[in-house]
Amino acid sequence: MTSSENESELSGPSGLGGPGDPVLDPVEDIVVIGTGFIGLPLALLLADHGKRVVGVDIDRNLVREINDGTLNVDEDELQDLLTTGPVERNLEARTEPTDGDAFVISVPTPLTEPNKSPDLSALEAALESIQPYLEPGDLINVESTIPPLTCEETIVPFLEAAGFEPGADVQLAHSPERILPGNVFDELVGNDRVIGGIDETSRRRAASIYEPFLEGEIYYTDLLSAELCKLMENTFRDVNVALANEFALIGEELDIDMSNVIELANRHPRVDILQPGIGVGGHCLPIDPWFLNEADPEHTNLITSARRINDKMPAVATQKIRRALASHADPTVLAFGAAYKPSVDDCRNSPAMQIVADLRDDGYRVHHYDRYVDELAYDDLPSVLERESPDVVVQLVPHERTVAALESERSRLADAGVDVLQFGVENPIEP
Ligand SMILES: NC(=O)C1=CN([C@@H]2O[C@H](COP(=O)(O)OP(=O)(O)OC[C@H]3O[C@@H](n4cnc5c(N)ncnc54)[C@H](O)[C@@H]3O)[C@@H](O)[C@H]2O)C=CC1
Ligand SMILES: CC(=O)N[C@@H]1[C@@H](OP(=O)(O)OP(=O)(O)OC[C@H]2O[C@@H](n3ccc(=O)[nH]c3=O)[C@H](O)[C@@H]2O)O[C@H](C(=O)O)[C@@H](O)[C@@H]1O
Repeated sequence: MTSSENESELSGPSGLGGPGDPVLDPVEDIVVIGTGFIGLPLALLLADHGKRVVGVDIDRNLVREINDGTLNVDEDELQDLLTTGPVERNLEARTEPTDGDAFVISVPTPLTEPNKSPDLSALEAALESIQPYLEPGDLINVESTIPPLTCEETIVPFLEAAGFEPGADVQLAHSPERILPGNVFDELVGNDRVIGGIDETSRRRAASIYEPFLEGEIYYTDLLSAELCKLMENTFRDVNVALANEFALIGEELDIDMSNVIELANRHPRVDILQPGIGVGGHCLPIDPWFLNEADPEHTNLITSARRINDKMPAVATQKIRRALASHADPTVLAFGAAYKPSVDDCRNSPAMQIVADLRDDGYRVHHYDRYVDELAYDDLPSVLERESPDVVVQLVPHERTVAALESERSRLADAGVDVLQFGVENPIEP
């Protein structure tokens, strides 16, 4: 479904698309600033659908790999897209922006540590970099996840200082990306899209970026609602994982495995408890709730408590591993899993990485592997077991193939007196 079918939900003036209205002028030349996890899939899909796309990234190696078609991406469909004819014709990667009808910004928006304030330096640098190429009639569409009021308090003043009146001579939209890492392609095409805009023209023109490939519906709103909507989605998930983790901690106190109890509770028609695990990682859930806290510290007690519960889960897992290690003299540990969740190679804020670092700080000898992470990759689990002769094997991330390979070694390991500890939440891709 496209935006036009949802027109009844549009706010603002009617009579869109009249003579001279830029709505009639869908974007064709799109400059994507930041071609990482989020920007690259979009750039590839747009190029595949005939848009002329320039992907801009400050990472020179990434730019070269995209242009050479040699980039190694996890998702099969995206990997295939990289070398299709339309993409080879329509996508160019560069380290500097250039002219375009629309600038899509998908740069990182992390936190500054230790005070957990939003770090908007990449967003500001991206805006600076496009300024020389901005012309009246252009659209700026921010996909990065941003704190409430960033459009109003950072982007609008920036554009005004550059001599533009947002809404009058340049358009401004915020269309937060909501794809699930591990299922990027399906979700980019199939998810509903929320588009906030400074005005109707901005919303409609931003929609014209997605319409060529989108099968989900488009919902239009204002800039602040779009900012909040994204943050509330991820906060909802983070708080719900924290609840599951808190239940698991209660289970430890009462010496009962809560996974069965959660399964039973989830038989209730209105209960859907998530899975407890070793903590919450990635570039999103550990960060985004803090943006709400920064905006309103007084009313975010539940949100920050949830964050703290999730943040302490790696230490809880480490403690369990230490208990298992205590029964071995000078043990060798073999740890599988470094990514922040199954089926991805992203190690940002990964609980598994923190657990391994803590064990190494304790002085344990830890050999660390992850089939998805280039620097830690291995071909074949039995050969790794043979080579490292571990006393304890720890599975930190349940990548499907790791779980299966470990399962088939289970009895041999038990016979050899090797302890096996398995942690982690299975791939949370939902049907
Ligand atoms: N990774 C994810 O699963 C999701 C991320 N998001 C949001 O999307 C945004 C981007 O996240 P990711 O794609 O994961 O980050 P990423 O780190 O994978 O990609 C960002 C890219 O931007 C580049 N970059 C940084 N500053 C730049 C600049 N001034 N000009 C040009 N390129 C620049 C970096 O070199 C990097 O390649 C963040 O706001 C994130 O919260 C939203 C939904 C899902
Ligand atoms: C609301 C929501 O589902 N947001 C998604 C989320 O992607 P992300 O990969 O971070 O989410 P995830 O799969 O829940 O994983 C986050 C972390 O939480 C852990 N996790 C997840 C589910 C669960 O039951 N228990 C659990 O411990 C995972 O192991 C992982 O460490 O954040 C993405 C983002 O904003 O970047 C967003 O686009 C995705 O749609």
